Amino acid sequence: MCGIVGVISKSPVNQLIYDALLLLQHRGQDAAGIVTMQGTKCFMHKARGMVRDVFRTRNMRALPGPVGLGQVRYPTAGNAYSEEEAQPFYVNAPFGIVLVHNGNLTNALALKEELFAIDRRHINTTSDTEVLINVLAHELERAARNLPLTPDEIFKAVSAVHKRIKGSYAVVALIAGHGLLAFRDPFGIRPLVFGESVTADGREVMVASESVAIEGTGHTVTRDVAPGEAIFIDLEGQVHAKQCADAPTLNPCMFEFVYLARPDSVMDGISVYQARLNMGETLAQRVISTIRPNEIDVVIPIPESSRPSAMQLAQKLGKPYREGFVKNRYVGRTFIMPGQGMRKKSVRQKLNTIGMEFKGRNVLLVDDSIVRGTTSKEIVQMARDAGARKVYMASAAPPVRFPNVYGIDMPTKEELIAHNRSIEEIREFIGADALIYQDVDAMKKVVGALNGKLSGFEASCFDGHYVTGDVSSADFDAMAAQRSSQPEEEEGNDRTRLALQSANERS
Ligand SMILES: O=P(O)(O)OC[C@H]1O[C@H](OP(=O)(O)OP(=O)(O)O)[C@H](O)[C@@H]1O
Ligand SMILES: NC(=O)CC[C@H](N)C(=O)O
Ligand SMILES: [Mg+2]
Repeated sequence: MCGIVGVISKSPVNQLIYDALLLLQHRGQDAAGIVTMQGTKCFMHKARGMVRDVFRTRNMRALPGPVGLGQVRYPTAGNAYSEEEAQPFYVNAPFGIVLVHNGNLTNALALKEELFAIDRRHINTTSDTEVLINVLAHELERAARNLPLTPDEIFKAVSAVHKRIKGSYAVVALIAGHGLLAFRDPFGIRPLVFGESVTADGREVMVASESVAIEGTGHTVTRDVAPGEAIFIDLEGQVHAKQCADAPTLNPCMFEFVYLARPDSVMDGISVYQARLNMGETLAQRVISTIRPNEIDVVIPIPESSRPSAMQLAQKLGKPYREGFVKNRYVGRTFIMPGQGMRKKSVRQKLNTIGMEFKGRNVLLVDDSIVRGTTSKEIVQMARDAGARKVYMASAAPPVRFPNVYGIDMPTKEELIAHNRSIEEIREFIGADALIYQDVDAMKKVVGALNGKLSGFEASCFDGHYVTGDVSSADFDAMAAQRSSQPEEEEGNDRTRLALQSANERS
């Protein structure tokens, strides 16, 4: 999951896109980029780092124009440390296209060869997004008959793109001199929503990964982009929409509701906050059937994402909900960091205990998920060091046992703590006195109840079912090999250190 945004306005959009990217920062911390367009000329700035570090005043001044898009990257394909693979991507023909992408193509390697051999296009990085923009460019070239390009021709190109690319994708693209194109994969895995506002200068339309970016920048949400649908916003702010897939179904990524999205976002009609409350409620049933209530003194969340679930769980159990860990707000999210070394170090940098909440107590720690076990192992030990008598651990999501190929960076099953381990073995590994997990079906039921129109969820990392139905074992192996071949970043380059350093500089 990366964060993407695009906007068409009548006044300069550089600051607006910057603000939207800040609201989407939780979706990607590794690189950020903005492109604006004035007339038919595009201006780009992208680099590794968080939004505040990447864009200085001089960079912002060099981004003029009333149209633009931006991205915050959480690498799930290609090289996590390469500046070249930061987004947006640009191709100069046809017309000039700039593109940002959230998701992961499962056939990127095969497409890369096909693009070279048949379409005569060269891909210069290992990024799946570079493949995507070239497929779109090729199909747009084939569909374009007239000048100016018509929405119908654009939609025809998107239909052809749907037939060639596999996996998950929410895309925003700028077509120079024409407008803004946005589309979503036919399974509706990755989120995409649009909204608008009327300014003194006229109408402004924004497309983004999450509703929080639309609302937080003063717009009103119109609706989600439907799975397989494309919307084209012309330079006047007129929205044209068309279903471009043959048999679209809506299967949003369950991990968005568990962890990725901000709780104040609404995705595909489901409030992320309510989904987390519901997960806490069903988790409470599991806790009650495992641990006797009088053996729990207090419920403590592991900040940040588990808070709503932990709160609801505590209420259901009738136990006090207390803050036992304080989060250093200048350390980013550890799970979306690209290397295990960095993740491990960051848990201790990020969280510290408040001793009085632990001393002599039986504590129930609640996290939203346990993926590699990096956080829980450290946290359980920290709770013991702070004087807890018994440390129980509960996860608002079920065990993560299968790799994800749709935009969450867990490409190999071997890295997952629950892979090939029983609950008892995991409990032993993290060092807890008891370990309680959410149930997969219960989770789907209580989150699904919030929107009766869903076809289902993309929940492959929990249930091993891959909704697109077309990922071969060779595809799995190729994606895993590609990601595993990425070296860990050198200590001296550590992004956490850079983030802390720049926070210190600012204060
Ligand atoms: O088992 P693991 O591999 O450690 O992954 C799971 C943990 O990582 C995430 O926290 P993160 O620090 O990324 O973000 P948060 O502050 O939003 O909770 C998630 O909320 C869990 O705490
Ligand atoms: N998390 C994402 O959406 C990543 C997009 C793209 N696959 C990349 O790695 O840059
Ligand atoms: Mg967490």
